[in-house]
Amino acid sequence: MFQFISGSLWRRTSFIVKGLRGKQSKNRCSSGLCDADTIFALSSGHGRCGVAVVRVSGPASGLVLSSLAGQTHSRTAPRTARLCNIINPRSQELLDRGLVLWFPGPRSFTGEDSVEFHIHGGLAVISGVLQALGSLPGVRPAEAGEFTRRAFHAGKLDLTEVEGLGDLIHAETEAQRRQALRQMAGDLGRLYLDWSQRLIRCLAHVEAYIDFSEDELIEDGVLNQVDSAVSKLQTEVERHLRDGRRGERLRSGVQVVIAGNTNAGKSSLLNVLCQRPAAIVSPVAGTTRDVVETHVDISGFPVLLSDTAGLRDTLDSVEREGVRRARERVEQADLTLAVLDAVHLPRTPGGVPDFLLAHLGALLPGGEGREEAWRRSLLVLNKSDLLTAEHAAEVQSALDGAQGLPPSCLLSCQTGQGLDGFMEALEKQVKTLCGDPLSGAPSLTQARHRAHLQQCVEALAQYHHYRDLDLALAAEGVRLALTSLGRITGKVGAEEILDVIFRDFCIGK
Ligand SMILES: Nc1nc2c(ncn2[C@@H]2O[C@H](COP(=O)(O)OP(=O)(O)OP(=O)(O)O)[C@@H](O)[C@H]2O)c(=O)[nH]1
Ligand SMILES: [K+]
Ligand SMILES: [Mg+2]
Repeated sequence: MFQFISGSLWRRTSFIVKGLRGKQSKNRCSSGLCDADTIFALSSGHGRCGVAVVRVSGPASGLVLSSLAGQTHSRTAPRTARLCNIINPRSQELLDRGLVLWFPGPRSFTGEDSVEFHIHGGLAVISGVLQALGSLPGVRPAEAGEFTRRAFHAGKLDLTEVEGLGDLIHAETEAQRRQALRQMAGDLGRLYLDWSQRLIRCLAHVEAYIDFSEDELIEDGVLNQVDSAVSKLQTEVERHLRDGRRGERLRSGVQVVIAGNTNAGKSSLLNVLCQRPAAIVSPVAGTTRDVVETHVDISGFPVLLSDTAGLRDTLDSVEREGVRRARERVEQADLTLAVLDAVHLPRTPGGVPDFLLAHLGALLPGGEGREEAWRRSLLVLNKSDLLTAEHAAEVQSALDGAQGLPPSCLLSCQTGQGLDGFMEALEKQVKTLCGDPLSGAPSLTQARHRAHLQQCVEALAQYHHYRDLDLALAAEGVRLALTSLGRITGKVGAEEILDVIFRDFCIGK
């Protein structure tokens, strides 16, 4: 019976595998570069520096080691720094004295034989070593990202880890670094891999059912198990997608927009937050017209802060365009800082909440996104220094007791009064928008992930749709879902389907 099943399964599953393998090999050739070349590059930053690192990877790395450092690779201790004379192999001229490390494959970053030179960072030293490397046969300068591409092809990193590495290099804030490090360590890849493995099992079971249910070689409950496994996975992917774009936002920065009436002190607030005179401040209403953008780090989270034109009706066509842009920014913002001049607040404390509600209603978008926009806003009542102490206290207690208002801060950009409380409220909002990169399930960080995951969910819906109509089309849905997940990690597991089929159906039965 084993013979019969395995022969027949092979016929059917070889089709599954072919489809998947085709995609994989296309990925491999897309680079158009030859892995037989040995590549080199300056891996540390460009320009004069204390120490520069030159990396070499590929089959001629052993030749590089002997030609430039006079070391025989078979007699060189792997992964150990050694001080050597570095010479030009053509002229035998001494180029530098530096550290040389030998990383025999497969235990190297790229999986290939590799060498690292840690040399003095003078421009002439660097160019001397690079020229010497380029003069060796089969050795050429690396293309952008080629070391990482080789690591990917060697199976050292999946695509999410490659992206994590890229993000780590570009991380500018603490939270970005944490998220990138976690992704580079494979947390996100493992989550998708787990989902893929569950889908492979589902697919194997459906395929086996299609082939053998007529011969009654498969128990009836198999499809019901697949149904619930697919539904469970669908729920998990959907939940992962509904993360409020936290991971993507942390990666690219939270869009915070400062908006409000003219002369409320919006540009003053921008300057306080970025601690430099980035925007022009003046008593002239309508000073800011274009959107002024600046990057700030709010307790480890990246924020793109935009100052906008004051909102008012005007006949000036340039200012009108500024107002239009301001409104557009507010529509797209992750968070709006709604600034107003506290001097304009009503003198009766009871009227303050209604006044603020009306003010926000005019500023924030209405319609469907209204509730979300209100949740993502912070009221800033500026120029508290111009209120009497008594009035300020009345306003504050009106704010404390108000219902249905977003967090509201009474402050003065001029004296700094109330700024600490405002910073706390701002940090809290930004943290909520980005999430904690270290806790809970890892966040998807790229629009690419989102697109593939959405395709995955749609494909799983196809399974349910065709389940009772045409099982072959239902299976195709699972296959498509698997391919979508495989596109995220760059791996479309094919051999594994066979493994599962033989493990679950043949050997045990
Ligand atoms: N007393 C006092 N004056 C302030 C404060 N903040 C800003 N101002 C003044 O208010 C005026 C307007 O400030 P801006 O920052 O230019 O206001 P804006 O909202 O950017 O104005 P527009 O760009 O014209 O819409 C300037 O004269 C500032 O010095 C504050 O906290 N207290
Ligand atoms: K102004
Ligand atoms: Mg301004």
